[in-house]
Parts: sequence; structure tokens; C-alpha cells
Amino acid sequence: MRTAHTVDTVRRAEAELMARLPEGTLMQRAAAGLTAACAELLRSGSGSGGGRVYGSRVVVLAGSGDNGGDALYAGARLARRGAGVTAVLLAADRAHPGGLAALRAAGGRVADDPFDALDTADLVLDGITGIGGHGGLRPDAVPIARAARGSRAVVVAVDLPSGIEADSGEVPGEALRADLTVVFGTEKPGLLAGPAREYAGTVRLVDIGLGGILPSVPALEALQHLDVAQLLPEPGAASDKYRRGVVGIVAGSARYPGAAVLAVAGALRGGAGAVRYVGHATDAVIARFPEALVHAGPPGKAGRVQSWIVGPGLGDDLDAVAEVLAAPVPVLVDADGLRRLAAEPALLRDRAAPTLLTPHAGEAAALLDTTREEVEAAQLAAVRELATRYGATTLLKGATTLVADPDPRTPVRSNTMGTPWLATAGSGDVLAGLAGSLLAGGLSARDAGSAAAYLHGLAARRAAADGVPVTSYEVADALGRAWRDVRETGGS
Ligand SMILES: NC(=O)C1=CN([C@@H]2O[C@H](COP(=O)(O)OP(=O)(O)OC[C@H]3O[C@@H](n4cnc5c(N)ncnc54)[C@H](O)[C@@H]3O)[C@@H](O)[C@H]2O)[C@@H](O)CC1
Ligand SMILES: Nc1ncnc2c1ncn2[C@@H]1O[C@H](COP(=O)(O)OP(=O)(O)O)[C@@H](O)[C@H]1O
Ligand SMILES: [K+]
Repeated sequence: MRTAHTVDTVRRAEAELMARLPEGTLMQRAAAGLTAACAELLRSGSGSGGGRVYGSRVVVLAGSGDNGGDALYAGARLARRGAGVTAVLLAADRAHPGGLAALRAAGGRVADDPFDALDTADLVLDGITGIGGHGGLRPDAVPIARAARGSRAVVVAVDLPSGIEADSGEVPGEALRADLTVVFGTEKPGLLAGPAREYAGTVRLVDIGLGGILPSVPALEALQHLDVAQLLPEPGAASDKYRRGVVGIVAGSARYPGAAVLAVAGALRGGAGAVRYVGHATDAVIARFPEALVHAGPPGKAGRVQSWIVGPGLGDDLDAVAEVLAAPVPVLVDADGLRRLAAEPALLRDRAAPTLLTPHAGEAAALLDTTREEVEAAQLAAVRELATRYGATTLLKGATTLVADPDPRTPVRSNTMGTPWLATAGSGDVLAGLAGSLLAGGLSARDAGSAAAYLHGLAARRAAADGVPVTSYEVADALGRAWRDVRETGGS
């Protein structure tokens, strides 16, 4: 599991640890980890260097805080290993004194012209701001950040990409996009929530000894293969198709029969014992999936299910939404079902069984009575607000998918396994089917949503592995491979 803690929590844990250690220890641990990561990058030939630390050209962008200190100390270590290191001081009179002295002592120097230095750099260390940064890059840092990004150098963010908000994941102005972020002690929420997450590149955690001090419940977390493997249901000797769970799907319409087919395709790969389709697309569903049970009447007459999915491609025939929400089983509401809910939130009022809402940013905006742009700019705040306001577990789709429970103390789950190839019509229908199927298998709404988002992203990566566009149907088809991947690596 990847975990992220808030800035306050990190500062408290660091203070406690620092009180027990000689001064400067933590910063040296951070700088040592950072140096190792940079050396590895340089040796791998990333950037434009010759695959060595010795002789490579490193530029340190140092702000006025401890983030700059980390970067300067790492610069000093790289200089001692033979790199040519130049510091660009964003606030020359307030640069970290110890870090700057160490850099000079190691043979590093301060740049006369930042743009000249960046022009020939192999690697840029971004130490402008870390957890203390607010309000985006200041105007004087903007041209330097742009020149760094525009250069041939590989950009390594120190703790966080400068310009992002550590706790909210918001990016209020410009920020410096990194190829690699070397984060200290624990991840910060902004590394797991969009839009900030998209600035981080690959994230590498350096242990500075906070492990036993940080609270065990993080603010955010992200499943990895092993976690997903442990969540996935597995039939045993006593299983039959009903005990494995039956998932009911109310989706599709004469106008959008494909949504029904895709939701069923996702559900068939989610481990439920049977998939019961209800709606106007029975012919299309049965033509593709003879194993589906189909019913053309209202959901209440379709037979028992352990979970419902309602909404994909329903169009304007939305009476079934209220009917399904009245059922005492877990319900996943997607697409047109969410439109119905935005118009009548009271439909959720009397529900005791779990509810999982799966909006994309546009649907989330309608549910929150705001704009898509506002949701996209503050995804973490939006998913939390949806979950508390509607009293329902909410999965907010996007490049980063977030899943929040109504109880604000429960860590928000982040899924970064997606790929932009998933931005294709119908992929959300596959996700809904998969997550609903996992609900029928007995997973909580939060586990079902986050495990589904993970498998869905992994399947899309597999299907698009050779760089060709994938269709939503192919994503569904690759779910079996994704399932196998997590089982094999995660062991079960
Ligand atoms: N606290 C600790 O024990 C440790 C902290 N470490 C490092 O220290 C960092 C935190 O250091 P600080 O608390 O000094 O904070 P930062 O270095 O993140 O930034 C604070 C400084 O940046 C300025 N600033 C804020 N927003 C800005 C903006 N938008 N543009 C330009 N300047 C801006 C502030 O005026 C302040 O001087 C961490 O991110 C991490 O890199 C590590 O050395 C590990 C140990
Ligand atoms: N840029 C992106 N990177 C990763 N995943 C994405 C991106 N854009 C969209 N997705 C994913 O693709 C799916 C799209 O779902 P949705 O918006 O409901 O589409 P549709 O309604 O066509 O089915 C979601 O799982 C979402 O998280
Ligand atoms: K930084």
C-alpha cells in the first residue's frame, strides 16, 4: 500500500524524530536518498549525460526553505562524485546556509546566469518549494521553471514538484513538472491526487526513519498488486453461483444498447457467480454473452441479486433508478443514474445498504452544483464533499481516480494505475460492471471501487501495451489478464 500523510502530521512526526537525533540528521538522510536516486538516473542514461555521475552537469534550483537545503546538500554529494554542479538561488539572501556552504566546499558554484546553466544541464534538482510551498510558483521562479522543463535535462523534484499544494493536490498557478519525485518519509496527498499528481512523474520514497512515528491511518492510500490480490474474491469448494453473488445490471436503452453490453462485459470479469441484465438491450446482451441472464421487465421482477448497477446508457427512462435504490442490497449508481440522483438526492435518504456513486468530473459537477473545471481543479475536495453530502461512497473518475467514504476519517483511496488510453467511450461502463460485480462478491463499496479502478487501469495498460488505441471492449477483455497479473505478483 502506498500511503500519504498531511503536512501537519509530517511536521509533527519529524519534530518528534528530530528531538531524538543529532541536528541535521534528517536532512542528511533525505539528501543521501536523493543523491542515490539522481546517481541512478544519471547512470541509466536518462537526460543527456553520458551515463555517469562523473562529468555530468547538474543544476540545483534552491528556494529559501529546507526543501532548498535538501537539494543543495544533494548537489554537494553529487559534486563530490565528480558532477559539475551549479546552484540557481531563487532567494540569494535566504538560501539554506549549511547546504550552500556544503555545495561550495564540494566544488559546486552559484550560477551567474540561470538560463545558461539550464541550457546545458543533464539533470535539474527542483528544490524551490516542498511541503511549505503555497500559491503556485512565484513570478520570478516561473521563467526558470519553464527553462528547466524546456531543457534536455531530466527533472527530479525534491519531496514534491514545486508549485503544487501538498495537502489538497491543487495546482493554483504554475508548477514544475518532474520526471521523478523523490519523497521523504511518507507520500503527501498531492502525490496521489490530481491535478498535482500528474506533475510528479515516477514517485520514489526515501525512508528517513518516520515509519514508527507516523500515525498508522494515513490521509490517502493507494492499492498495489498485493493489496488488490488480497481483496479479490475466490470461489471455494462450497461455492455455487448464488453464493458467489449475482449482480443485477440496469443499463442500456434502445438508443444506447452498447452501454449494456460493456457493463455486462465488465461484470462477467468481476468474479460474480451470475450476471443478470435488466432493460431494453436484452438482444444485444445475449448475442454477445450467452452466459448472461436477461430480463426485459422492471428490476423488481428480475429475481434476486446481491448488488445492483444502475445507470449506464439508460437515457431518459429513469424510473428504475428509484426502484433499484429502494432495494436492501449494495447499489452502484453511474451515468444517467447520477443525473436522476442530482435531481432528487432524497432517493438516497432511506438507504441502509452501501451505495457507490461513480461520477466523472462533469457528473460530479452536476451533483455538487458547480462546474467541471472546479471539480477538476480540486478533485480531493470534490470527492470528499460528494461522499459526505450524499452519505455514499464516491468514486471520482479521471486521470487519477479517487474513492472516498462518507466517514472523513477513512483514508481516501487513490488509483494511479490508469492510462490516458482509457479516455475512450464506454470504458466507464466496463468499470461500473466490474465494480458492481465485486460488490456482489461481498467487497465493501470502497474496496470494490478501488480494486475495480486498479484492475481496469491495469487491463487498459496491458491492452495498449504496444501503443495502439484500445476500445472499451478490449479493456473488458484484458481484465482477465489484469486479474492474473495481480494474483501472480501479489501471491494469493
Ligand atoms: N522538517 C524536516 O524535518 C525535514 C524537512 N525536509 C525538507 O524540508 C521541506 C520543508 O521545508 P520548509 O518548511 O522550509 O518549506 P519549503 O522549503 O517547502 O518552503 C518554504 C519556503 O519557501 C517560500 N515559499 C513558499 N511558497 C512559495 C512559492 N510559491 N514560491 C516561492 N517561494 C515560496 C517560503 O517563503 C519559505 O521560505 C520538505 O519539503 C523537505 O524537502 C527534509 O529535509 C527532511 C526533514
Ligand atoms: N487521462 C486519463 N488517464 C487515465 N484514465 C482516464 C483518463 N481519462 C479517463 N480515464 C478513465 O476512463 C474512464 C472513463 O469513464 P467515463 O468518463 O465514465 O466514460 P464513458 O462514459 O465513455 O464510459 C474512467 O475510468 C476514467 O478514470
Ligand atoms: K520541490
